[in-house]
Amino acid sequence: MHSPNLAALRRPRLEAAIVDLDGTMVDTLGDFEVALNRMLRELALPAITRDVIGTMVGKGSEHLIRSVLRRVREERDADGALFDQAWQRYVHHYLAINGQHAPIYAGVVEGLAALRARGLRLACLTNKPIAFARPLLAAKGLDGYFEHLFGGEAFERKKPDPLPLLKTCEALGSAPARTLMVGDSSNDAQAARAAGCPVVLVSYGYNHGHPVCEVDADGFVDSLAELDGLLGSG
Ligand SMILES: O=C(O)COP(=O)(O)O
Ligand SMILES: [Mg+2]
Repeated sequence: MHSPNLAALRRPRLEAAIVDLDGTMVDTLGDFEVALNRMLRELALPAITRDVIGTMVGKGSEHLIRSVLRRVREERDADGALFDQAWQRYVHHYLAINGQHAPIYAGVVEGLAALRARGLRLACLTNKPIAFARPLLAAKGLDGYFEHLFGGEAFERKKPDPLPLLKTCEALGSAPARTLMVGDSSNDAQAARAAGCPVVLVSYGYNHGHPVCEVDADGFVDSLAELDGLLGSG
């Protein structure tokens, strides 16, 4: 991994942080695997593996369903009726198991507590539907750290577009240059770069099947507990 760009992370002084959910705070692959395979079984389609799912996560659930259907149907796109049926069954199964196969990553609670102790305001910004994200954060006891939670349909466009980050900065009342983005994928980093936010990525999440260290970011951490040290005392 490259050495961190401490100048971008420490000056100007940060006022807020925006934290991604899947692959950054919660390891949701197990939930995706169970809900998607229940959906596929009902549609009489072949199962999909966890590893393949990991390359498809990050651009929201609609994109995930379309990618999964295309893969198991040998690259044929789903028509509207199949997609609608798949979507309805997926939402049903995901809501039924949300959080049950999805542990919090080590260091998340310490990391969030340290950011709050520095006086930073926090928002969670995910491409996940809000109907999944809100109960998941609550079930994991993470909701209390955040002043705002925005899901994938909150704004006109999702990450990697900068719009959701700019809108979240507005809600937090902090300028993009003073708002740290913390994520796990090129999605988060591209959105942050375009919005003008400094960005740190975790090394352990889902980066569309590519090594995360190749992504343009200001720093990388193996645990959110390392963030406090990276941001320094100044
Ligand atoms: O559900 C997804 O596509 C991933 O959401 P994320 O933005 O929290 O990584
Ligand atoms: Mg993510």
